[in-house]
Amino acid sequence: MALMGRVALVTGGAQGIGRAAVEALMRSAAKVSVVDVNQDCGDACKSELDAEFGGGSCAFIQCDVTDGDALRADAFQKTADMFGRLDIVINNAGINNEKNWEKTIGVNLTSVIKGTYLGLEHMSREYGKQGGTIINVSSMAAFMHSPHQPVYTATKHGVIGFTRAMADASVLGNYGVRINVLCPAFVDTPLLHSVEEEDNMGKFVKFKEDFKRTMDKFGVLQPSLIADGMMRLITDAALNGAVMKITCSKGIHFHTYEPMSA
Ligand SMILES: NC(=O)C1=CN([C@@H]2O[C@H](COP(=O)(O)OP(=O)(O)OC[C@H]3O[C@@H](n4cnc5c(N)ncnc54)[C@H](O)[C@@H]3O)[C@@H](O)[C@H]2O)C=CC1
Ligand SMILES: CC/C=C\C[C@H](O)/C=C/C=C\C=C\C=C\C(=O)[C@@H](O)C/C=C\CCC(=O)O
Repeated sequence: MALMGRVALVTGGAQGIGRAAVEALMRSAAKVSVVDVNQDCGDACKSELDAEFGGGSCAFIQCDVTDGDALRADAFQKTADMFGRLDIVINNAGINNEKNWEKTIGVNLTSVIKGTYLGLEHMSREYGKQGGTIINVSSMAAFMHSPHQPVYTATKHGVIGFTRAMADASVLGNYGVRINVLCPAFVDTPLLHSVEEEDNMGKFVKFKEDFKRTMDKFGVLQPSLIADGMMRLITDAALNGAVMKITCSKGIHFHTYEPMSA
């Protein structure tokens, strides 16, 4: 019941890691806005959550996070209007498409930036709000670059750099918003299976056996463990600018950076 009275918004919340995060938040008594482009998945998700948690604790908002106006009006503003506040934002939506790599940048990086700025508009003291927390989802691809998905890898590097910079800005600006980044290794979701598809991988699909060997070597996680990591980032008030890594070998742990020397 740690999050009773709190309101969360999760992009890409209708399936996979986002769905696991939504369930973890609702088990902690938060109200949750599930933002997802997939209407059918979202409707099914909402029905299942209402059956498990009772009506009134979640909303599904169909929205393509790359549509900035819709993200602002349909996702963030509607959530604040429906539930009266916003406390937690998880910028989770992501795709793997090396053919339409511009779209990958749009979903995985540009929309995370927009979602972070919109979250601050609804939570930051600079806007007269009460504070809150933001989680941006990167990947272990930012630590072990993947020749199979170069643009995906670039976006995940960008999410870490942006998030760490914004965490420092939040301190300097006294925003009252903690901003952290989460880097899972391979997780058993539909996204992971897209690496088999030429439509997603383009010319890099010929490397899929190498990719699968890497997956076999490092193992595949369950979405529920990623949700556990997210709940840690949400509930541990000491964490701001943290880079959480989740792997089969080390579980939930944090990346540490060498201090910058003059
Ligand atoms: N599955 C994995 O092995 C890993 C995934 N991640 C990251 O975790 C996040 C979630 O991935 P998964 O749950 O695995 O994927 P998934 O494909 O299972 O779920 C992603 C959800 O995001 C939604 N989505 C996609 N594009 C969207 C858009 N433009 N607007 C709104 N919603 C959109 C999809 O409809 C789907 O419901 C992504 O950022 C991904 O890069 C990071 C490391 C490992
Ligand atoms: C379409 C989705 C495809 C991939 C999903 C994901 O985003 C990509 C992951 C790419 C690489 C994953 C690497 C996993 C590494 C490990 O599990 C580590 O155990 C490797 C060893 C050391 C890393 C250092 C550390 O854990 O601190």
